[in-house]
Parts: sequence; C-alpha cells; structure tokens
Amino acid sequence: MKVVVGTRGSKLALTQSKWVVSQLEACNPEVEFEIKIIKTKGDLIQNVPLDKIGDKGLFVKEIEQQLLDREIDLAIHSMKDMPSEVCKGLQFTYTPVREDVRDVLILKQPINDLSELPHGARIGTGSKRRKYQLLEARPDLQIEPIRGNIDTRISKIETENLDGIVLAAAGVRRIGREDEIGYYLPVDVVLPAPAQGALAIEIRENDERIYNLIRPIEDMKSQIQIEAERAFLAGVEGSCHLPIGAYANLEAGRLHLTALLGDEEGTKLVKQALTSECGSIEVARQMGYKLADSVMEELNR
Ligand SMILES: NCc1[nH]cc(CCC(=O)O)c1CC(=O)O
Repeated sequence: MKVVVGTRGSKLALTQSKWVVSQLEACNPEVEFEIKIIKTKGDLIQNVPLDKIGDKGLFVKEIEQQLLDREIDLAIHSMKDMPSEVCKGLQFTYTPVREDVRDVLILKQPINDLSELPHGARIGTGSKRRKYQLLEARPDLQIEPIRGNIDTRISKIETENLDGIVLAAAGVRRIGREDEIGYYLPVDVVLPAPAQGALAIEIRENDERIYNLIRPIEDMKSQIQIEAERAFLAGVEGSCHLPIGAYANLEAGRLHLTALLGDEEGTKLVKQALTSECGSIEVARQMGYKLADSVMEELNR
C-alpha cells in the first residue's frame, strides 16, 4: 500500500513532514509513504507583510484541495498556520506530541534576562502579538517588520542590521539552528500563538484506512491543550490583524488556559486565565470559548 503525504516545500515544512513520516513508517512497516511538495499562494508572495494579506488559509488551501481531490492521502502542516475553521470534508487527527511552545530571540549575543538587551535595541518581527508583548516588557525596543521563512528572517539580523529577531522555538529547533537561540521568552512575558509548536495531520473526513496508520503516534495531552487554544482563536474569530495568544497546560487533570487579545494598534492588550478540571476535548473547547467571550468583553469595555 502506498500513501502520499502532502506538504509545503519550505525547509521547516519538509523537515517536520519527514519527521512525521519517519514516525509513521516505524509504526507501519508494510506501508510505502511518499512525500509530495505542494506550492501554496503564501509561498509565492513572500515579500508582502503577513498582516496585509490577512487570510490564514493562504498557506494551506492548495494542499487541502489536493486532499479533497484524492491527489494526496494526508497532509502535514504547522497547526499554528491553520485557520480556526476546519475545511469542509476534512478533519484533523490527534496531533503528534508537541514541541517547545515558547517564542525565542535569535541574537548576536545571548542574554540571560530581557533587561540585558541594549536600550533601543532593534528587534525584527512581523507579528503584532510578539511586537506588542515585547513592547509591554521593554517599551524602548524598536520593532522592525520582517517576513520570510526562518533562514531568511535570521539572515536579516545581518542584512538589516538588527540586534535580533523573534521566532518560535519549535521551528528553530526543527531546522537544527537552536544553537543560535539567544533567549527563551517566558510564556508569561510573550504568550505564544494558539497551537504554536504543534503539528497538524489532516485527512479526509472519516478516512479510517488512513486514520488507522496515524493512531499510534497520537498524543491526547497535546490535543486537549491545542483544542482549548484553538477554541479561543475561533471564539475571537482570530484574524492576522489582531494580536492573539493562547497557551494551555494540562497537569494532573486540570487545564490552565491563558489567553491574550489586543486591538490592532496595540493600545490595549487583555490577558486572562482560566483553570478547570478537564478530561476531554469537549471540556477543553468550552474553556476556550468561555475565555474568548470574557476577554472580548474586557477589550470592548
Ligand atoms: N508563521 C510561520 C510559522 N509557522 C510555524 C512556525 C514555527 C513552528 C511552530 O510554531 O509550530 C513558524 C515560524 C515562526 O513563527 O517562528
């Protein structure tokens, strides 16, 4: 039996897809997996700032269409890049175990505390979530907009003479550049994006044949956390135009969900947390929606 796996062609996408495929091969020795690279619209307009193109589906639509058309059998994405609404006719399986959720600074000189960054340091990021939270901790920083894949962004430290840039730890580690991480931003300083560090395996709805190949690498704990974070995202109808963060941690049957929402200009950032007994995805989702309502209420007060 042959199974075709669709992925974007960026170094990060390919590395993580190869990692998932090697896990799947180990559990399904009788199956031949083939990786198929699919170009998306998002790959073709690398120079446009992300908040100008808005639509999150940009990096996934072509891949989802090939799933629906049976050109591929499963697709692997960064869950963080997936729109909160799942594509009709498709479903996510329970994600494989999640990487480090934190954001990091890539710096010329590593630091041990955010206060060690020079006054007025120039930090590159195109994300409002990262920008406004960093400015809350260090109002003197000069945030410069940057885009591109991870290698491109890191190279901008030199070419645009920056002191550093912000990236997700997960991506930096996956492409093997974690030596260059200069500081791990604690989640209580910069709350990560919903589902940061998590992968999504997408299949056709009710495709039991393919789902059965994936079941052995599912991770229920990651899934509960991610469902709570993505329910928050769906609840605030998250777009790339607003700073949105969410991080859920499941410990001893209790889910701690922290979430952040701000306005477009960053004049107001609301952060709230909720803790509850949680043993199922349904409860996790309800917590996400509940926190979304409460955060929106405070933002619009
Ligand atoms: N938006 C691009 C993107 N999608 C997923 C990751 C990193 C890996 C992850 O969070 O799973 C990145 C790069 C980044 O934000 O630094």
